[in-house]
Amino acid sequence: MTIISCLRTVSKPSLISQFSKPKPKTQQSCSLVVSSIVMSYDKELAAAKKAASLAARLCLKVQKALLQSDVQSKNDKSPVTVADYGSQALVSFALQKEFPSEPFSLVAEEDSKDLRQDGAQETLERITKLVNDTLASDGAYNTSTLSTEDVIRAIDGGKSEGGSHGRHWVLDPIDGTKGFVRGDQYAIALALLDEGKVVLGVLACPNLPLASIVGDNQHSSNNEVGCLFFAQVGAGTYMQSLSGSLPVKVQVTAIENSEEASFFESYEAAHSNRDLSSLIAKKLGVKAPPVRIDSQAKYGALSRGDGAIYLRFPRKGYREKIWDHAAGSIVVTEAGGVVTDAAGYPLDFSKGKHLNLQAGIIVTNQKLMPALLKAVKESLEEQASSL
Ligand SMILES: Nc1ncnc2c1ncn2[C@@H]1O[C@H](COP(=O)(O)O)[C@@H](O)[C@H]1OP(=O)(O)O
Ligand SMILES: [Mg+2]
Repeated sequence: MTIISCLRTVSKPSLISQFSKPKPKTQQSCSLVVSSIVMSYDKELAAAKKAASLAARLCLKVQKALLQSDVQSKNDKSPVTVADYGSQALVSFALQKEFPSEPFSLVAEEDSKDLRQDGAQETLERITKLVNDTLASDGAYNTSTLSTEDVIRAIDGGKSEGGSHGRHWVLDPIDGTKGFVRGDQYAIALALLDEGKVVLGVLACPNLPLASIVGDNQHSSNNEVGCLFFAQVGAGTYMQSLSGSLPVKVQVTAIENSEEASFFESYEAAHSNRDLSSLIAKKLGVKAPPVRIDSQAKYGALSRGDGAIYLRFPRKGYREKIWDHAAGSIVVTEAGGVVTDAAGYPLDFSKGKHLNLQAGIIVTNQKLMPALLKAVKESLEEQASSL
């Protein structure tokens, strides 16, 4: 078999059967060929970790003393803060500094339109000061002071549409802005797409405890917070503290009995259908109450075995963005987990800014996925017939 046809075989969308049957021989030998040609993204990963950690430093500073004037409302009524803009400016600036001779493409959540309006000068100056102070505190990139125009340019470096060809960085500068404003969980989520596939992901979760947040371990004596999760395709997932501890390899939970599972869902009730999640949990015999936290910190927590399942069912018509799942999905899959839409298809990050999904996103380990898919299918059918 040629490498090309072999790659086609392994990249086909897969359904329930993928998780329950052993792989056919041809697919196993394929994996060997593929793994022998896997690229290394070490340099990009190091740059992404550095950029996300810097952005986390800026966000922490803002969250500690959030001013009313730091929070504004976007056209869709969702909040945006000086830290969202500052984080995006820092990451965009840092990545361009690291790879000056490569074409730069960044798909990111924010743009500078509102900052260029009359009356926004003070906010823009505050963001620029935050960015400069953060760069200076780290001594990173050996750069002179950025002007407000430099900051606008860096933010608008994130205007790419992504797609299936070439390399694209994908950034949510603050995922879970509502959690950030509340003083709760949020994440800086940065991923790299290469030819439409996520090849690395970094999640900086400044408020996530290093110890488990689920079950008995949540009462651990280690109450340090601030986690950095990172994953590269074919190389596993690691977690370290944002203060710089040695990375440890993490794995999703190995539990096989769904009755022992606990599941994550959004803190914000409007982001996911809770009635559907609770029906699914009931079918699986899950006894523990849902764990509700904001942002892709859920993917990070799952990757290290806190809980076993993540359920996300946005209202009909809501279109998920790639920056809300790219980093989180590779962090979980490289830790041995599975991330699919509600019909069991892998997420496709190659179609631009949005994901085209069937009904929602579900995440768990390989062993529990067949039962979870069955419970999701039955619950969706029941909900549809009761309308
Ligand atoms: N109505 C909605 N349904 C689902 N997700 C939403 C909705 N509105 C906003 N979001 C996204 O949910 C993310 C937070 O997820 P979580 O609920 O897991 O904390 C936010 O980044 C936000 O994306 P964005 O701000 O990019 O539009
Ligand atoms: Mg987001």
